[in-house]
Formats: sequence, C-alpha cells, structure tokens
Amino acid sequence: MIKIAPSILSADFAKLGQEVKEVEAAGAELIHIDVMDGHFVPNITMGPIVVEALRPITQLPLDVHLMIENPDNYIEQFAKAGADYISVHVEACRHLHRTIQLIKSLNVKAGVVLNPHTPIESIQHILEDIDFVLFMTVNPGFGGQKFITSVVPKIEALSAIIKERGLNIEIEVDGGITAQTIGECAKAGVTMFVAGSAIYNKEDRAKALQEIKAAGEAVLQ
Ligand SMILES: O=C(CO)[C@@H](O)[C@H](O)COP(=O)(O)O
Ligand SMILES: [Fe+2]
Repeated sequence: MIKIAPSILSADFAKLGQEVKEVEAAGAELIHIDVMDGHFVPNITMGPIVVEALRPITQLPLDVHLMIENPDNYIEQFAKAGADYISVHVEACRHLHRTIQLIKSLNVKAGVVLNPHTPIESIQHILEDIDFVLFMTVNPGFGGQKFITSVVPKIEALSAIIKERGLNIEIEVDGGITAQTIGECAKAGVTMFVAGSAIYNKEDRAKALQEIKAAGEAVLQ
C-alpha cells in the first residue's frame, strides 16, 4: 500500500485551498503540513491557523510535521485546528514519552521523526507507544533538496525490528521523494511518502503524483 502525502511547502501559498483540492482530486492520501519555527530549523513557515483554514476544505487526513522547539506548547492547538497526524522530532523533545502521550490523549496519531543522522536506537524504547516513524531523507528546513540514500539501511533496520516485535507502526519518509527514489523506500518498508517539489513544481500535478505512486507500487509487485 502506497500513500502519497503532498507537502504544501512547495505549493502556491496565494491559492493554498485550491492547491490542496488539486492534489486531493489527483489521488493523494494525506496532506503534509510542514511547521517550522526558525529555531529548530533555519526557516519559518505556518502554524495552527493554516491547519484550521484547510480542515474544512479537504476530506484528507492532515499530517502535521512539527519542526519546532518545545512542541508540547503547541500540540493541543494543532489538534484542535484539525490535525489527524502529528509528528515531533526526537531531537526537539526533552521528554519524548510525555509528548507522545499528549498527542495520543488528543486522539491524534502520534509519530516521531528522525533526522538523517539520528540513529534508530534513539526510539527503540518508545516503539510500543507510537503510531508511525517519519524518516527524514533530507536535512529538515526546505523543500527541493536531494534524497540522502544512506538513510535507507536505517529504514530497513527499523522494518526488521517492527516485524520481529510484531508492532503496528507505519513508516513515513520525507525529503527528495520522486519516481526515482520512491522504489528503494517502498522496498525498505515505507508506506507513507511525502513529496513536495516533485508534485507541486510540476505543470501537471496529477500526472506527477500518479507517476510517483506507480513507481512505488511497481517495486512491490
Ligand atoms: O519536512 C520537509 C522539509 O523539511 C518536507 O516535508 C519537504 O517539504 C519535502 O519537500 P521535497 O523534498 O519533497 O521537495
Ligand atoms: Fe515534512
């Protein structure tokens, strides 16, 4: 099962609602929303008011990727705004277990994000408590960067652990996903694929999305 989550970071912000509806009609499974605070990452993007504005205009689950310091201070606001998935960076959480419990107490799917250099050992004691793991395949902060291939063995290692421990955890990947890079991730066990520039920077977004999805499905046949 391949789920595509277009990242609106690469969309045209002057017509965001239309941009979301376009990828929904094109067959997207989730809408990925990148929240950046200018501290955890060197960029500033959007907050809960954008999630709230998009909630009524799409049926798709809203996948909120928090690239912020002190995420606990904002999780409730994002949940109330309509987030269906919230992921927090391991590197930004001092009390990760508490943060995950907070997300789950708000009936939102809870995920942890690992930067390209962060080892999977950092989450091995929280695996029973989370719904998904998001592997960054670029350094967080910007769209349109090159896929970092050395993350793939890390994904394979986590997939093996999930299988061995019989856990119910989905794996998401974010950064540089294209029709060329999706295959190795799908093979490694990823089911949720964020794609920003590879969809929104194309003239025909529907075609781009379907080509990425087909390339992922092809390796699973
Ligand atoms: O979280 C991030 C970047 O920090 C992403 O969600 C990007 O928006 C992905 O963009 P592409 O690499 O697909 O262009
Ligand atoms: Fe993201």
